[in-house]
Amino acid sequence: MKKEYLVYKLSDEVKEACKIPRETFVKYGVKRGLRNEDGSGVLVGLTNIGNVIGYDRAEDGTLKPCPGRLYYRGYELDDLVSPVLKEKRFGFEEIAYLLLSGKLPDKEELVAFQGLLNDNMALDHRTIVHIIDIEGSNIMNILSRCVLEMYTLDPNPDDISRDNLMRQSIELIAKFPTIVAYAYNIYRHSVQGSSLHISHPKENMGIAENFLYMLKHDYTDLDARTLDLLLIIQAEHGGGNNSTFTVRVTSSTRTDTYSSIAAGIGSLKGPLHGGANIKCINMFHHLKEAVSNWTSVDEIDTYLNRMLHKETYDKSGLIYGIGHAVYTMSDPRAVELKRLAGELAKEKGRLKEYEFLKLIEEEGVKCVTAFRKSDKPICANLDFYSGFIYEMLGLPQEIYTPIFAMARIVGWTAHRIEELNFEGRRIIRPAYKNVQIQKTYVPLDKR
Ligand SMILES: CC(=O)SCCNC(=O)CCNC(=O)[C@H](O)C(C)(C)COP(=O)(O)OP(=O)(O)OC[C@H]1O[C@@H](n2cnc3c(N)ncnc32)[C@H](O)[C@@H]1OP(=O)(O)O
Ligand SMILES: O=C([O-])CC(=O)C(=O)O
Repeated sequence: MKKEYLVYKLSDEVKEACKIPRETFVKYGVKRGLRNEDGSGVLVGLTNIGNVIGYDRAEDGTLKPCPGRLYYRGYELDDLVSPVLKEKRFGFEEIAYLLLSGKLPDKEELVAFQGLLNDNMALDHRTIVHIIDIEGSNIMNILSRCVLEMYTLDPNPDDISRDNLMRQSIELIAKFPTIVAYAYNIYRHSVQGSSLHISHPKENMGIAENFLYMLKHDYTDLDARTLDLLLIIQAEHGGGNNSTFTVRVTSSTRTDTYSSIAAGIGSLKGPLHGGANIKCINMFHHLKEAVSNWTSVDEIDTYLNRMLHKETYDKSGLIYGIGHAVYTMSDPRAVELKRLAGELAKEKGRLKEYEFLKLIEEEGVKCVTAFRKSDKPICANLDFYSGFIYEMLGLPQEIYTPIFAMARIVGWTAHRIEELNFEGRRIIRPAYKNVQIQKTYVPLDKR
């Protein structure tokens, strides 16, 4: 047998071996995707960090859709965002302090925390050399590689005492923007041939502004504050989102911080999770070309239905940026980003595109609802407008998911610390029912 064909032969054989009919899940009462019959998530843990509310429960226990609400450590997201917007200041560091410690910082604590983050933004020269040396086209994978490398550079990598976890968390939050900015600039240099610049992080500058400074130098105060707001909004989403749960599952084995965070990065990269922001902006560009009349509901519907039938765009059958595992009537972050996108579009002269995007949202929700024939309301999620905002800030799409990671590292580390410190912690180990019929072994010369 030719070795070259073996991979196809094995792949063909595994088609049969993977078969598990949907009804089997119902038959054994197995919660597909860790979801109950009504679509709500199976409760697998308790947390004091993020609270994601997408529905209420009626007295009879049925699910009652409601507008989405999000709380960080007991504070409603909107109450945290409003003063930052009103006072035209940066807020990501304050939110990071809150999520890590459970307490809002006073002025002195905040200044000290900002200083500590700033002190930790610079990368070890070996990490810089490796980013340059190995290059790569996917910034999420480079980020993951650099995180794993931090294990080697850490004098105390395996210690899971609370003090050490906090030190590692602060270092990771501080270094993510630097890694992403350097990795993108090196990618641009090697793939697009542009000149290479590596700017060291500046003193007395926060995460959002420092990131823009290291990435491209030319940015406005509004750009930096908009990015800061996006970082706040994406910092945390409870214990059940796939990447945070991945961090909690791996942390429960008491593995080291870097292994656990690298696993979270891998999860966030997926197009059904954080990677949807890149899929979404590409979908928007695709629709801008494919739909000739941007105000025609009929033409938009026809095209979206072709997407649902796997005929066009990436042929996955998905309309990206629509739908959520928890939210039903609205995702509060998408509501905020839609408002922000409208304001920016006005300023940047892109209102026609914004109106088109809004129509895609409206029709997308209707088309998916009709297509999947479910009673559960569906809404646009965080990723629907974030890419359009990044684009208006002049940011390249290769870094959209990495920016999500720059924010979510705060939630990941907060959850890791919680996972390793609550009373009664236990390794996470659910069960799989085996549905394979038993077979009798056949000796090699008889097959
Ligand atoms: C930051 C974030 O992670 S936000 C999410 C970003 N991801 C996306 O935008 C990708 C598009 N959306 C989706 O794929 C889904 O809505 C998810 C992954 C976000 C949530 O999935 P679920 O929790 O399974 O959603 P839900 O229970 O409401 O819907 C289930 C069914 O509707 C379908 N559905 C849900 N959203 C969509 C969509 N946008 N397009 C097409 N079909 C969809 C699912 O494929 C599923 O079908 P199935 O039962 O035949 O397998
Ligand atoms: O909660 C989820 O499943 C996904 C999500 O919106 C997030 O992680 O921000």
